[in-house]
Parts: sequence; structure tokens; C-alpha cells
Amino acid sequence: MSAAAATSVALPDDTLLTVEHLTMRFGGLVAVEEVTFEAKRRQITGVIGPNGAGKTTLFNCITGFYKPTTGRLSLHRDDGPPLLLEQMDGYLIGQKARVARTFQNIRLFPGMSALENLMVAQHNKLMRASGFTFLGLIGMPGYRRAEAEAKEKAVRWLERLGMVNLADDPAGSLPYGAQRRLEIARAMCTDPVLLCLDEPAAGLNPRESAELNHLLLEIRDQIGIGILLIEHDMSVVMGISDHIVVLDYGRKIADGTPTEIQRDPAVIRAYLGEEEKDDR
Ligand SMILES: Nc1ncnc2c1ncn2[C@@H]1O[C@H](COP(=O)(O)OP(=O)(O)OP(=O)(O)O)[C@@H](O)[C@H]1O
Repeated sequence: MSAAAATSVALPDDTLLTVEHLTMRFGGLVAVEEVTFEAKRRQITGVIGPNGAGKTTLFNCITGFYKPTTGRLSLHRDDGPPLLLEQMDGYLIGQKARVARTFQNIRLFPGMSALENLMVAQHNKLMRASGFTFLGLIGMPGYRRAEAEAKEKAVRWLERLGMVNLADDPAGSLPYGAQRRLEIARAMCTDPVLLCLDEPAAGLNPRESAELNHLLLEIRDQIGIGILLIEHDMSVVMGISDHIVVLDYGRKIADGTPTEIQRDPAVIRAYLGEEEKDDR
């Protein structure tokens, strides 16, 4: 799919995440330096850059795995002032700010079925419905209703992935591409407003990459959340991103549409130039 065909229209006030002057130091090493950009609702924002550019560190700051050294991370909401992620504990960034993520390496529960993986993702909601009591778990109609809804949601996601027939299979036995998509569905079962995906296309064959693109565009267009996407696979990132941020040595060197990024001399030098060399 061309970048133009993939691009969606964001409303002017659709800013979901503002990253301002974000810096993350590890001792003397500056992994992310003064990075500023915005991600919008109903858009896929790609984050690219050569190895070691600071992409995963940026994600780790946004999702609360690291406390940034300096800078501000504002998650904008419809119903209140922005949440300042750099001041929140990691678990609250998931629960309250509703930022979900996947990792470079697959982190499904391999021995649990595909369906169970999607149910476990909804554990927090189920525990709230139980009133956090044993009696609540076994008796309360509210819990039983929440459990039925959780199962329904899990099945809907399996249908969306075309994996209903694999519902009872151990997640670890699924084909690699299916595991990747199941992991994204698991993150989506937490009802995020921002989904952060760290190299979801790593290890996928071209057919699986195309299925992934389709799933991400569907999430953007039908569910309307914002997606932040770290990806080395240019067919994925250029094909589906509305907007791309390029990092190099921790600094932002470009920020624009896929077409602008592909033409940017600094990007060609730092990143795409390396790709061209590799392809020869
Ligand atoms: N916990 C840490 N402690 C010390 N240095 C770190 C830590 N995490 C990352 N770094 C360093 O920060 C820099 C940026 O790393 P990061 O993993 O964010 O890059 P990246 O762009 O995600 O790379 P890749 O594409 O290879 O995954 C690297 O020099 C890395 O060694």
C-alpha cells in the first residue's frame, strides 16, 4: 500500500502525546537528547533510526520503564488536563493513561492458549469487578458479567485476526506472525488510547508483514487510537505511517510524512543511505 493511500486525516486538536525536550542519560551516555515531537489520535507515528539511535529508550520513557532525566511527556485526554507521564509510576501509565506496548521479543504466555492470553490481559478489569474479594470472584453477578464481556472481547479479537480456530492452541505453538498479531491484540484488550509497538515486523515474512500492516491500519481506522511504531522494516513503516520521526545518536534529525522523510538528505545520510549500502 502506498503512503498516500494509508494516510488518514487527523483533526487539528487531535494531539494525543506531546514529547518535549526529552533527554535520557545513562551515566555519561546520552541515549536520547532533547527530543520533541507529537503523536496524534487516528494516526500511526513511525519512529525510525539506525541501531542504537535511542528508539527503544524513547519507548521506555513513554511507557514508564525509565524515568527520563529531563523533559515532559504529556498524554492529552478529552476529559481533563493532560497526564504527565514522566511523573507517573509505570503501572499507572498502563492503567490510568492507557498506554500499552509490545516488546522487540515476543512476551506472550507460551503455555497458555491464544484465548487465555487475551483474557489475562483483562485481569485488572476483572479484579475490579470482583471488588478484590474471593466472594466477589465466585459469587457477584458483576464479576460474572465482566468475565463474559472479557471473553466476548477476546473472541472478537481472535475473529479480527482470523484465528478463532486457533483459540485453544498454546500461544507458543502458533506461527511466528500469528504470535506477533496475538501480542498486539492482547495489548488492545486493555483498551489503550496509545499503542506503542517495538519492531512488530521483526522476523516476519512478506505475507506476515502485509497481514500486520492490515491489522495496524484497521486499528487506526476502526478503533481510532494513536499508534507509535518503532520499525526497521521500511515496507511497513513507509507503507502505513502517517508521520515519521527519525532519530540518530539520540537526537531527532527529521520529522515529517513518509515522502518528506524519504527525500530528507539528513535521513538518507544517516539511515536510508546505510540501507542502500546494505542492499548492494
Ligand atoms: N539501560 C541502559 N543502560 C545503559 N545504556 C543503555 C541502556 N539502554 C540503552 N542504552 C544505550 O542507549 C543507546 C540507545 O539504545 P536504544 O536501545 O534505545 O537504541 P535503539 O534505537 O532502540 O536501537 P536498536 O534499533 O538496535 O534496537 C545505545 O547506545 C544503548 O547501548
